[in-house]
Amino acid sequence: MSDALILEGVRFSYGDVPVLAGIDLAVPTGGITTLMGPSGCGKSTLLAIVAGLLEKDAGRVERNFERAAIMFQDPLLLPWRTALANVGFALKAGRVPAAERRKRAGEMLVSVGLSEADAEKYPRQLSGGMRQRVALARALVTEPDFLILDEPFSSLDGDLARQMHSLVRGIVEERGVTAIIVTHDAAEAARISERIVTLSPAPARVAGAEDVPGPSGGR
Ligand SMILES: Nc1ncnc2c1ncn2[C@@H]1O[C@H](COP(=O)(O)OP(=O)(O)OP(=O)(O)O)[C@@H](O)[C@H]1O
Repeated sequence: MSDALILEGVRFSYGDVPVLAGIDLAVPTGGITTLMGPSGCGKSTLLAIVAGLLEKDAGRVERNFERAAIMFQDPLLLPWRTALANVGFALKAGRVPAAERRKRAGEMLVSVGLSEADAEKYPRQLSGGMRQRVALARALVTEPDFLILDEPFSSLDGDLARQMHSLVRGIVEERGVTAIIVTHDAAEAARISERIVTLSPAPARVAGAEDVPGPSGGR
């Protein structure tokens, strides 16, 4: 199958500080690619370029997907809206009618493990893990075929982070989604992904890319 994402010689500087020094990377369609590298090497910057939130200075970005969704470490929920309304809000730009928005948001919240009662709660009434689930549901409700996750679960404790990773793994397998995930945890990367890409310290290049052995990333 073709690659969902191809980067060639992608360069980026903040002002005169170079951060990406020529990134060459191919992300296969389907499955999870994890992105690792030392703190400050440019992982978030690279994801922002992939998502189209930042414009590269040079190089080529080929996006062979229809719709991307991004999720950050901070769930960034709107505090004055319930979980259901936060998720439904993601569909507003797509002009989905209100009743349909509520239905799809509710179903998505259930599929990430929230109860119907929790769906009616405000972010402050939810635990950190629940808020992350709401953020994941908000990313997924637009039916992306490419998921960009920037350390999405690093604020959660071990068990909860593992649960969330299994959830993402299941979604990737069931829906044929391609995901690229930044993590600092090498064991986690080996457990959940098909491919691990490591960046060098900034200004970053790809220092290594290896396939994780075994079917579905060796789980
Ligand atoms: N908006 C900005 N303006 C200037 N410099 C920035 C900006 N955002 C990030 N940087 C710098 O660019 C470098 C790369 O940052 P980036 O957040 O992409 O790294 P990272 O690998 O994701 O880091 P971490 O693993 O710590 O989250 C860092 O030195 C950071 O301080």
